[in-house]
Amino acid sequence: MANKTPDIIYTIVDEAPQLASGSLLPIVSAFAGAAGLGVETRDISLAGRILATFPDYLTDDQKITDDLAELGELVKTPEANVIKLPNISASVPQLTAAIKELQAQGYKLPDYPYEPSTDEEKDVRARYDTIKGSAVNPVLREGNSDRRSAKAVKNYAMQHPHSMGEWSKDSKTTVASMSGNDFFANEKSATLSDATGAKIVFTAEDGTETVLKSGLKYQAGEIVDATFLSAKALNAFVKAEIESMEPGVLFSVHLKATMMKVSDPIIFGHFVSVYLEDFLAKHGETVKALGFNPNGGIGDLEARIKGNAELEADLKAALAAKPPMYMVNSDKGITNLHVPSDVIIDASMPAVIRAGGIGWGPDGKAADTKCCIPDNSYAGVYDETINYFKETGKLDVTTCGAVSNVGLMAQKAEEYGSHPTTFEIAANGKVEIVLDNGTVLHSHTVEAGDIWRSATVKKAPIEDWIRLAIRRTKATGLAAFWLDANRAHDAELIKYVEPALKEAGIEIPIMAPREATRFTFVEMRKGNDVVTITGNVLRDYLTDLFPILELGTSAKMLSIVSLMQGGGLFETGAGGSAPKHVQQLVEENHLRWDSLGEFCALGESFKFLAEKGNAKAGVLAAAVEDATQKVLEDNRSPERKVGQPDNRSSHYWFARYWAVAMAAQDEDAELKAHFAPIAKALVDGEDAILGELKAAEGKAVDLGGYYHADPAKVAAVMRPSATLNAIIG
Ligand SMILES: NC(=O)C1=CN([C@@H]2O[C@H](COP(=O)(O)OP(=O)(O)OC[C@H]3O[C@@H](n4cnc5c(N)ncnc54)[C@H](OP(=O)(O)O)[C@@H]3O)[C@@H](O)[C@H]2O)C=CC1
Ligand SMILES: O=C(O)CCC(=O)C(=O)O
Ligand SMILES: [Mg+2]
Repeated sequence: MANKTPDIIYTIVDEAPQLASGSLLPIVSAFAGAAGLGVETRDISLAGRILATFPDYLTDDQKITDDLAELGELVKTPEANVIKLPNISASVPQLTAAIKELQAQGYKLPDYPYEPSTDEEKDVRARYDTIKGSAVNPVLREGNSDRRSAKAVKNYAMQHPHSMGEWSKDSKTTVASMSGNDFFANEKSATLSDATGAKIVFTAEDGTETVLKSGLKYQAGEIVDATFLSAKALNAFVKAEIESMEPGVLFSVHLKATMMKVSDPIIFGHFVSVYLEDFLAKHGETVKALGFNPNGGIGDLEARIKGNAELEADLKAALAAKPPMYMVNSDKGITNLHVPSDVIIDASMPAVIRAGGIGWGPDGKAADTKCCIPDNSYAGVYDETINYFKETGKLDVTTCGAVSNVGLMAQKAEEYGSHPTTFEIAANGKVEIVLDNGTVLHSHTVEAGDIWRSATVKKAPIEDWIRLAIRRTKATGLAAFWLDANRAHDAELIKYVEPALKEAGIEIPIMAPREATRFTFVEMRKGNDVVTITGNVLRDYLTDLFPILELGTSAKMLSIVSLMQGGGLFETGAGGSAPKHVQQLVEENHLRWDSLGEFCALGESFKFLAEKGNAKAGVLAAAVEDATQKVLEDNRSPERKVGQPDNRSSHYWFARYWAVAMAAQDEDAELKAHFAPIAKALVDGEDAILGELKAAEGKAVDLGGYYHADPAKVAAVMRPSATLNAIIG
């Protein structure tokens, strides 16, 4: 093991961003190396996490280190300087697909046990469950979130407005949420004055107690919530919403089955069960015997009944009898209810809103859409956004202000840290959080099937978040805390916010999410920049919503995580790993992934080293910033279609502008001399390089795997220019 923390750690991830790294990382390593800076990689990909978790099933040469565990420790040190690309937060269908691929590559991994019965199966299942869902981000995010667009990015978007759908006043697009008995309505919250241990206990109606979780440790000042969503109320809601569909409107549900890996797949499963109720009434037992679980979606059902003509025909008829669904891919018949991780609310709702309240139906045609977001905690944000656009028409991106976010995220804050304390309740009874001294902190009467959860947030992250919010508000002007005084959890947070603002002598309004949504749109439309100061879930939602409307994508966001112990974690963009882009690369060797997020993160990472006293890193940082700006100004970003510029050519331009800026600066003579011939070669080689990159496009390629691609094959595909490769060396 290396004894010095690497200057920069670049993460190995999945899907499109990992392909992009095949081309970009050699450039980054070479340029940083010229300044004596070491760039090392650490593997946090889904396949990497699986392999690192099952060493006992692997041969010695198949074993790999547990990089996520190492990084989880590193981010708690002041030396951490990590560039984090988006990784898959795996749903069960993604996890099982990755396991299958690895098994086919010769890794003797156990299958994912859906219904574990033996001790070994239970152990395997528990280990896989640690890999599932948001297993990476909460571990690395040891700081709060600061996401905004760089000035150059915002200016570019204003000068080159992306397409936006028209909003009509009589659009039938709506958000539908439960009328009560959801997480929002049932929430209880308390701030603990002293540190204590605790357990979560379920007591059935006959008095039998089951400890759902023991060994909880709360800190002094920690806010502890508990709440539940009624399964009965959820099912009644889904049924009523399906039955009340207007003709011509598409049905959809928007959840976060990845981050909320325990609760949201179950909620998704209820939607699947109700939508397919006629089919399941007839064939429920048969498909259960085939291993079907509604939480896996209609895609899983189709795979299990493949070849059974009766079941296939009945499923087709059952789907046709229901209102048409919003489609993930109408060409391939992939519906909203096919895979729990295909429709992820933070990206899916902004896509509908940007398009003018439009989704795509089974006939491949655009239509208004009913968007079910069962829980009311945050649904109002989208409802209000839709109301606002119906009233005022689409946004003018050439004049609107920039909306940035300061998000409470550190140390598994709020709902996104709640999966170890979320339970699907087995029987009627009550769930209680019992402190070590016997005090019952929260108690709820529940019924079988209800989803109960506890979320917490610690004092130090809250205080850090408020400080960051004040700093960003001072730098920006307008801001609001998105907190609802009538929600139990938010009311506890407000007890921290109000005195801190008073002490700092600054006034920042506190508004409930719906009101804050309206405030932000009204102000941004006037051209004002606004900071949204939010909890963890709204951090996630808003950093896709506003950038997708303002910039056309959240991929170009600057996403800084100031680690609480002084290190830096620089995330690339605010979006995910764009699975659709991989499909396009494989089919026609065109990668439309935009690495602007990587460029922004890279600049910040060098800046971080410069602030620690490394002057050469400061020179690299300034040149990266210059290059990023030129990529935008000269329109060197990837385009969508084969034959057009793609990710690889954008990297060539980035490298060239970066080298030219390094050769032009006079702060460091050694670097100037080093980069002068590189810059010249990149400029002189333009025709040859772009020609070689373009010549490679148009044919299908083999990456040697989807989740666990062959790095040599990826390198061959992503670095097809011999001229460029020779210069980068
Ligand atoms: N930080 C993280 O680690 C995150 C990880 N994820 C993970 O990512 C996966 C996919 O999530 P999903 O919700 O579909 O969201 P994505 O952000 O991956 O995809 C939504 C769409 O956004 C566009 N897009 C996103 N990034 C880029 C980019 N750099 N360049 C160009 N276009 C881009 C693409 O549009 P188009 O197809 O029109 O080109 C894409 O299809 C999931 O496995 C999820 O768990 C999600 C969010 C954050
Ligand atoms: O970890 C994830 O699955 C998603 C994270 C995310 O969407 C975000 O941070 O914006
Ligand atoms: Mg997000």
